[in-house]
Order: sequence, then structure tokens, then C-alpha cells
Amino acid sequence: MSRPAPGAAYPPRMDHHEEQGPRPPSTHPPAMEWRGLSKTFDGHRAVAGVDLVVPAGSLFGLVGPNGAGKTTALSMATGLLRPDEGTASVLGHDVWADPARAKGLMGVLPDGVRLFDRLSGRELVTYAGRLHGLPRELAAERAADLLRVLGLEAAGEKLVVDYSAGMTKKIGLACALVHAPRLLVLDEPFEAVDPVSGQGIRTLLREFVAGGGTVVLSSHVMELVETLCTHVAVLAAGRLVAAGPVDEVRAGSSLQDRFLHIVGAPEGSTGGLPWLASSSV
Ligand SMILES: Nc1ncnc2c1ncn2[C@@H]1O[C@H](COP(=O)(O)OP(=O)(O)OP(=O)(O)O)[C@@H](O)[C@H]1O
Repeated sequence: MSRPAPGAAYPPRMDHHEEQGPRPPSTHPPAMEWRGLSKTFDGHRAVAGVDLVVPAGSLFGLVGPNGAGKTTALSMATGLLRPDEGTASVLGHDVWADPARAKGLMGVLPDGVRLFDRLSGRELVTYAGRLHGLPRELAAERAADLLRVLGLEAAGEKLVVDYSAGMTKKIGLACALVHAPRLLVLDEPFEAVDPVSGQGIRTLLREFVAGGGTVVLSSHVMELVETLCTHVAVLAAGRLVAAGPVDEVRAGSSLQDRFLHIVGAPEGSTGGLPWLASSSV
């Protein structure tokens, strides 16, 4: 799809109250909807009025350069960081006005997960299930299933503090899945994960969507987003600069090329560090 004018919201923001009257109740609310989400840190607008609609049943990739505001936006949208302005809803439930309902529908893998890492992996996933109200036996059964599917069975009794970075990511994903949410929000779920596990997670996410779920994930790996996701949004400097079905956003190019074009990557040599050349010593 075409790139909105710089600073423009996607989809175009409409004042329903003034122009359209109150929005009619929908029987099929989007899986996630952001309206005017904004956050400023120390005078820096990390997220600047972002509107986004995530259709139910989509596998939605969120991409953008380092510091673009992806984690900040996802944190606001999942109830981890209060927005300065704007709203976020999950399947029609406002995340900040009705947090218990919205959070019950969501499974979240935040960036830099802070886990109860003095528990074993099995205990942690079971505990996450209990926090979501699952009976003890069911939580334990699902924890066993998730450890198996994510290749963590052998490490199930090991303390999470002793897990590698990739194992920690996978146990965080297991915690996000244990209550069978309708929407998964995953901040860089493939970071530090080995290729075999990565393939397993791709399959798991596809099956989750085939079973009626929706996934929102952030990633820096364009090939992964291009092959896995149905939709993509590009954030740059806190603003949404493109969004839509992957084929529309990439517009005949690879997503990588389109991304570089959209965010305005510099071309050619950096020309900046001549002292790095071996020949200079
Ligand atoms: N707690 C904070 N205090 C101050 N500034 C922050 C804080 N969190 C984020 N920022 C700033 O907000 C901006 C957006 O950061 P954010 O982590 O959301 O970006 P990102 O797109 O997730 O980046 P990356 O791809 O590197 O993970 C950056 O300029 C960052 O320095």
C-alpha cells in the first residue's frame, strides 16, 4: 500500500464523535486496535500518535529501526507502560480501562522478560497458568506440553536463572501461551533462538493462527516477517510510516529493500572508519 504522508496516521484517524457520530458496536472487533498511542521520555517523543488496526486472524509483524518505538508501543498496548495519550484495545476491550479482561485474552512476551527465575522452567510455566486461573493439574499438563513442543523438556527442572538467552526466550513464550490466549503479543520472539527452535516456533505460531488466534510480533529479520506474517507495519522515529498486508507494503520488492527505502537507509560505503582497514597499520 502507499506510504502515508510523513506524520500521517495509519489508518487515517477519524473523529467518530464529530464526523460520524458514535461508532456502532461491532460483532467482530479487531484483535488489537491502537488509537493515538503516544509516549514521551525526557522530552523525546518515543511514540508519536500511532493508530493501528490488527485484524483478527492475522500474523502481524511490527518492524522498524533501533529506537523506532516498537517496544514502547507494544508495552503501552499490553498494559505494561501507561500511555501519555491514546488508547489500546484487545478484541474490543480497553487495555487500560478494563485490564483484567484485556489481559486475560492476551499472551505477552515482553522485551527483556523479567521472570521469577528462581523457579524451574516447569514451575514457572505452571505458575503462569495458575496466575491466569487454570486449575493446578491443567496448568501442569499444559506446562509439560509446552516444554516438549519448545524443546525444553530436558531443562524443565533447571532453574530459569541458569537458562541461556534462547531458552529464556522460549520459556517466556511458554508462559505467554499457557492460558490459551486469543491474541499473542511477542516482542522479538526469535531473538537468540536457534534455527531448529525457530522453525518450531514458526510452526507453532502458524498453528495458533490456523486455530483462530492472532499474533503480533516485532522483529528485525525481514525475511522472517516476509515469509511468516500476513501483515506488517513499519515504525520509524515513533511514527507509523507504512502498514497493510505484506504483499501490499513490499509492493513487488523484497520487504528488506522496501524497508530500507521506507526508512531512508544511507546507501554505499560508510566512509567513516579508515583506521579499521588492516592496510592502515
Ligand atoms: N524507559 C525509558 N526511558 C527513557 N527513554 C526510553 C525508555 N524506553 C525507551 N526509551 C527511548 O524511546 C525510544 C524508543 O525505544 P524503543 O525501545 O521503544 O525502540 P525499539 O523500536 O523497540 O528499538 P530496538 O529495535 O532497538 O529494540 C528510544 O529513543 C529509547 O531510547
